[in-house]
Amino acid sequence: MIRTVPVGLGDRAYDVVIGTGMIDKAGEHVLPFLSKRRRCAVVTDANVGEHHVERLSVSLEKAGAAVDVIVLPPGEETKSFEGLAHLSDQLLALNLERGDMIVAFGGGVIGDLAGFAAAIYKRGVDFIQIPTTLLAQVDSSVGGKTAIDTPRGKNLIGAFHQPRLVLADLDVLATLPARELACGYAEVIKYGLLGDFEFFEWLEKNVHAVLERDTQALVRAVGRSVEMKAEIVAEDEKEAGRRALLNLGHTFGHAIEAEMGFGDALKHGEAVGVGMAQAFRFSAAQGLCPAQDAVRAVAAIKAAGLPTTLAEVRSQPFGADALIAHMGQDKKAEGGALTFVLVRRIGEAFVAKGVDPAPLRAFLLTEGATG
Ligand SMILES: NC(=O)c1ccc[n+]([C@@H]2O[C@H](COP(=O)([O-])OP(=O)(O)OC[C@H]3O[C@@H](n4cnc5c(N)ncnc54)[C@H](O)[C@@H]3O)[C@@H](O)[C@H]2O)c1
Ligand SMILES: O=C(O)C(=O)C[C@@H](O)[C@H](O)[C@H](O)COP(=O)(O)O
Ligand SMILES: [Zn+2]
Repeated sequence: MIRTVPVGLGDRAYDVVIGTGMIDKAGEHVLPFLSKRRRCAVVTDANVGEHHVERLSVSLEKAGAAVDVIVLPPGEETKSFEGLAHLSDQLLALNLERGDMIVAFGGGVIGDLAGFAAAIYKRGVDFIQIPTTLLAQVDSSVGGKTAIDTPRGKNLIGAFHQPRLVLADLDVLATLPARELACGYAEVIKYGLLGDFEFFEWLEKNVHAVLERDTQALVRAVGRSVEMKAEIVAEDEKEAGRRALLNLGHTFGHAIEAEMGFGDALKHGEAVGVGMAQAFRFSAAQGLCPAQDAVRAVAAIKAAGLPTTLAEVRSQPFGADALIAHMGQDKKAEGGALTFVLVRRIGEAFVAKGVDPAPLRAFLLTEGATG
């Protein structure tokens, strides 16, 4: 089974190829994008390396590519200035040239970091995404947002740099820990919540099939997610407007991640689970969305085993002002005012600019944050 979703970006257009058995066929897919000397650097992490990188290297080499593999430590800590310096140095040590290819083979951490390194290495080289987590297959490998975190916030240093190709092999999800699968599910249900009620209803019924890695369920979940993201990115590549909808739950979520210090204690998908629940509850509290939609959305997030409240993240309460200070660093902020993605109902999100911090602060106190 192979499904191809095009991302229509003119001279930077590319395909997202979703299927099974893709790693063994990667060479055939990647070859047309390599320059004459057919050289590529595969960037991966130790977990993905252990399970899958040998097969990828064999497939690329069979197709005639010269392959070097760079293995980085797993975890969000790698998506940092230190991680970027280390990766850049490794690429330079290989004497990778401008015409060579970087292959990001891993989850969102590897995709965001290797993509950013590709954007700035020798002022820009091409890269290909081969995402290995559900989260990366449905979200981070598509759309060209690349970045690193800093202690001041999430993805604050980065670039838009589109991949030349995305290859999503559903088979590699077999080795993904259950916690990571749930993280990916947060970004899957995000698409239903922000713009497709029918998909949301299907997910309500099929959450366990997706989490049990049923192939047919994964095909639909990944396919619909990528289709929605590709359509939005093609219309608004650099987030001048509608692309901000893909940030549902992220202004809340990124602030919580920053307070938690970007480590294993809270993963991005989990922060997005809490953040989307808060976006629904805040919208309901502001009279923008029916209360029963907030209850239903939160129940659907919870059904995947994701957290939906601050108390589930940390027993020590978060400070409301500290969270709001992080929100001020959000890339959607304009003229010092906060922008949020809020909801009118399940399946209809909108961008709310100039959100007043006073009701937001009051809301965070009702969520258990301290004053
Ligand atoms: N660029 C974007 O548009 C975008 C979108 C969403 C998220 N993100 C970013 O993505 C990151 C989160 O990505 P993630 O959730 O994929 O985390 P991740 O990259 O840290 O991967 C999660 C864990 O799973 C392991 N792993 C990956 N694939 C595996 C496999 N097939 N089998 C076994 N283990 C495997 C990794 O080693 C890691 O320990 C965050 O930094 C987030 O900000 C970016
Ligand atoms: O692709 C997008 O646009 C998104 O917002 C997708 C998000 O899931 C993702 O976490 C993204 O990295 C957040 O972007 P940021 O601009 O808020 O850092
Ligand atoms: Zn996200």
